[in-house]
Amino acid sequence: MKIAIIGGGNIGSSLALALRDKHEVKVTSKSEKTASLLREKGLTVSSNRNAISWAEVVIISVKPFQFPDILRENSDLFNDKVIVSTMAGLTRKFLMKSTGGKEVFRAMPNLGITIRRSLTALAGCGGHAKSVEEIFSAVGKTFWIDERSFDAWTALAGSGPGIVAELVDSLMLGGVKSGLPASLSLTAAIEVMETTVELLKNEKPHTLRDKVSTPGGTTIQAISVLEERGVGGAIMRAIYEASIRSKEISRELECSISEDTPRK
Ligand SMILES: NC(=O)C1=CN([C@@H]2O[C@H](COP(=O)(O)OP(=O)(O)OC[C@H]3O[C@@H](n4cnc5c(N)ncnc54)[C@H](OP(=O)(O)O)[C@@H]3O)[C@@H](O)[C@H]2O)C=CC1
Ligand SMILES: O=C(O)[C@@H]1CCC=N1
Repeated sequence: MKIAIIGGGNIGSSLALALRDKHEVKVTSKSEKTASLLREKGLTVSSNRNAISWAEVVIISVKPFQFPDILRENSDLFNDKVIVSTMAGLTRKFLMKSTGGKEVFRAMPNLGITIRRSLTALAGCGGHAKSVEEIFSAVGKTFWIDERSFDAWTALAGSGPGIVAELVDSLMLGGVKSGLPASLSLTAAIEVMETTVELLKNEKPHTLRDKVSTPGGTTIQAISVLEERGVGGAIMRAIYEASIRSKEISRELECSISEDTPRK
């Protein structure tokens, strides 16, 4: 397949590197600095117009607020293309209306894509669904889900690595506050995370917690503080608020795309 990747950042460059052996890939960027980094990795860099007009499949991987520029400058090129968007929030309905693409899919990967361990949700239909699945299978696991679940998925699976990184940082600081040197504390926090993930493949979270908690011991002391401070509720709320933010992004962009932006 001829694949154009519009926006060679974290997500776009990882996709390009994973796909280039089996497909023809052109990748684009806004700045010359990113373009030369992409070239150093052996990728073919081109202008948006050149890449889009050449490709069968166009993967749009710029930040949502950067999408209006892509539309303004290239809206005459999309109508015979298969469009795949990794952008948070933007719905298929909005993408179909604004690009006029032949088939429109959404993909929501996560940062695991940089080590080919993404969890990617896919939504959309059409003759190219298998090709889209093949593209994202090259960078990890794929799940076809109802598009109505995309905001929730974006919050949990998309934003998840950033949220978990915050938790690990807090564990590390807790170790330091209790007397561990910072580097040893960070190593311990990461290893604890890894071990726990392995254990959770075979048992439910509450079963694991109960096994660790000696009556009157250290673990229940820590857990009682988490309960008192409402940490569980705060994490649930954080995911929920992220899903609401995902819904808002589309509404904001629909409003901000000015009347003179060419629409299909
Ligand atoms: N990061 C993540 O964990 C996840 C991100 N996403 C979504 O994927 C999308 C990309 O995210 P991410 O890769 O992190 O973002 P980055 O900022 O890393 O990458 C965006 C890229 O788009 C390029 N770009 C911006 N404007 C243009 C333009 N007009 N023409 C061509 N290229 C342009 C930028 O170029 P330059 O470098 O030159 O500025 C940059 O390389 C976002 O919409 C995000 O919502 C989805 C799931 C997870
Ligand atoms: O923060 C964001 O908006 C994007 C979507 C999922 C991860 N990063």
